[in-house]
Amino acid sequence: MKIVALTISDRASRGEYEDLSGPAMEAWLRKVIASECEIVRKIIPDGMQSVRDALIALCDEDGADLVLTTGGTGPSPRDLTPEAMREVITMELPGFGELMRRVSFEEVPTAILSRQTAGVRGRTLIINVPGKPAAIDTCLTAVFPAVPYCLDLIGAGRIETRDDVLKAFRPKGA
Ligand SMILES: Nc1ncnc2c1ncn2[C@@H]1O[C@H](COP(=O)(O)OP(=O)(O)OP(=O)(O)O)[C@@H](O)[C@H]1O
Ligand SMILES: Nc1nc2c(c(=O)[nH]1)N[C@H]1C(S)=C(S)[C@@H](COP(=O)(O)O)O[C@H]1N2
Repeated sequence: MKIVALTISDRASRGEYEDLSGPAMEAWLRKVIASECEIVRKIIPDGMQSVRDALIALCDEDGADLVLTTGGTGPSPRDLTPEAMREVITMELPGFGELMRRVSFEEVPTAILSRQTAGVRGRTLIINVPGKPAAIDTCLTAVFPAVPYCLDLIGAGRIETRDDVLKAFRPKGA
């Protein structure tokens, strides 16, 4: 199983500030996943071409099973992650974005500014998470319980989670 944490940020890709979200995603995954997995991090700038090319390469050449993007889902002109992803996926899974916005709204009213979503390209599941490091835990905790079954359905293989840890993360009332 190959998982990619893809940070999409102009400033982080230029080194203007340290990428905290990519490492936060990697740490979160290592805590929750029990199977042997390769987890790699990449940083790219915002933009249609940049995101589209990166996602196609990760899915079609690098054989990623799961790509978690962070950043570029907001209303700023350069925030084009969802639009670029829609050009490369074969089907969208809007439930991921709906749930992430819902649980995020309990923490920050600006959660509704994220156009985050998810989709499938071949046998790769791609999920958008907002760029703020604080968004990683909230969003992944909410949607990750659906990820193993989704990966199985699209033929990406099996992934085991540390259910005790995942349960501990489960949102209130879930
Ligand atoms: N990957 C990241 N690492 C650390 N901080 C981040 C990251 N992404 C966002 N932030 C924080 O959230 C703030 C605003 O989020 P925003 O998504 O606009 O950042 P960004 O996508 O890196 O911006 P840009 O792409 O214009 O450089 C940033 O100023 C930064 O403080
Ligand atoms: N859980 C969570 N969701 C969040 C946020 C956050 O801090 N935590 N930030 C919001 C804000 S301020 C913005 S602008 C949008 C989009 O952020 P992005 O452009 O970094 O993807 O995510 C929103 N969703």
